[in-house]
Amino acid sequence: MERDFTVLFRVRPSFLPTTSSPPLISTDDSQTQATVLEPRTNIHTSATHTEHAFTSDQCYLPSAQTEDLFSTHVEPLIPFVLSGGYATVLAYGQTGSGKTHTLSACSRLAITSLFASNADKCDVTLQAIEIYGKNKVNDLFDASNARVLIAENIAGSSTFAKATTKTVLTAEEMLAQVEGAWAQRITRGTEKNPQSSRSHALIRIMCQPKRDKNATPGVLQLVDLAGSERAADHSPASGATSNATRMAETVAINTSLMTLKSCIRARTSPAPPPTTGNAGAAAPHIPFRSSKLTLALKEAFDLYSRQPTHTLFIATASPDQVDIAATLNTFRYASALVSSPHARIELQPDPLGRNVFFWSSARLSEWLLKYGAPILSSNNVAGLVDGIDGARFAKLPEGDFYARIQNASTGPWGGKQEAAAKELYLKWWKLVIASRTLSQKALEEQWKLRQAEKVRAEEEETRQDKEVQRLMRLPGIAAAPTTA
Ligand SMILES: Nc1ncnc2c1ncn2[C@@H]1O[C@H](COP(=O)(O)OP(=O)(O)OP(=O)(O)O)[C@@H](O)[C@H]1O
Repeated sequence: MERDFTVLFRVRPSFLPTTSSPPLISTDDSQTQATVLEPRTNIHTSATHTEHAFTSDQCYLPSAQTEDLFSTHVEPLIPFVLSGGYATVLAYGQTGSGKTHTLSACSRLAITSLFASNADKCDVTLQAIEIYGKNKVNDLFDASNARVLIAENIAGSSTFAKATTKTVLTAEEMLAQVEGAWAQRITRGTEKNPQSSRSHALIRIMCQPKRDKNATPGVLQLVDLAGSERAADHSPASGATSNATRMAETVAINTSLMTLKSCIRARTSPAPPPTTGNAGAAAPHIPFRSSKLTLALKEAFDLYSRQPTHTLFIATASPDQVDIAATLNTFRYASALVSSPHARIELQPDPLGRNVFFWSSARLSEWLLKYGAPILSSNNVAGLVDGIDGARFAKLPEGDFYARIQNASTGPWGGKQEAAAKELYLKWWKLVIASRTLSQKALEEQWKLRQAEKVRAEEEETRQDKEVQRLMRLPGIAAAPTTA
């Protein structure tokens, strides 16, 4: 089972006049293990260090270039997105640790690479939002738009409903839009960073293949989180910003980051030990609905996959002694995603064909014909469905559903037809809801099968171990000399 997270550590250069020697953060030859030295003072006042080891997929020390990180880890995501995958590139770390620095450079390079890689075969659209304070969502393309809603659609995908969606045709156009969006973010000067981001910014680039309007669009989501911070990281407030506002911002940032950590814990904490008795235990609950931030990141953390998904988790850190506690915390969470994530479960089609999210447009037409009489007939149902499959049809808002029926209808249209359309919609809606339940049950079943498979594998291993031990105890074997 392939891991759907890649975890990078990135340590920024120090800006202090004197730096620790040897450096407090180092990496091994493979550049995957990071060693962090936590200074400790013992009672004889001579300084010692406690050594902490963390695993990543690659650890970038201060001399590393963003271009290297990009070409090794971000660029390979572009073909994945253009072929329908959902990629999230997320920067996580303490305030002032280099999230915006890394992410904004990566997004510029990613946009250029996207358009150099046949993005013109797709309709490319773009949304940009920020999550500020407890629950406020701002549209970074339209400051006056207060209606943006982070929500799940009927198919269970996270959406930025009512956010401005820009269509872009060229890399230059998109670079200008993205730069403009980053510039709209709420930032303030703090003790750690003269331009500290006070919100979580998310940019979604959606690539819909032109040749197949029914295909699920590929998504590249760029996420620059606000940094975790301590009260001591504030500089005294100036101008219109009061200390109370600063403190409220800090609390909101840390609270939403805690919900993210809960999702990481749920994705990585060990499942109950696989024994025959608990093979049927429920799948871990990933609490992505507990905040707007984690709901926006649903595709990155959810255990159940509706499309191929990959998340690049860039954990940024400062190399300085004063920041060691934050660095340890950042690396601890990030490395859990390397060492022990539960593999994602992919939804398999329902063998009985009851799940509308797997229906072809032909199967959908069949159902509409069966229940849509007298407003629908074999003459107009094709116009109504228009090549759309069950999953896409299920996402149609109610108004669009009626409009399609009315447009496709060739006979008279009045109160009787409207009532019939309403009845058909209700029937369809019940089926969609039942299909969601079926999907959820099927995913739970798959989880249980996987657990049962683990139990079987463990039992077989134990049996083989016991057999080897039994053979080793046989008289001739136990006494035989061992050869090199
Ligand atoms: N790898 C790097 N090389 C050189 N300078 C860097 C690097 N990473 C960060 N910096 C610099 O460090 C400062 C803080 O970085 P940045 O604003 O990206 O931090 P941040 O983690 O986004 O902070 P916040 O959470 O407060 O918004 C900036 O001046 C940035 O240019």
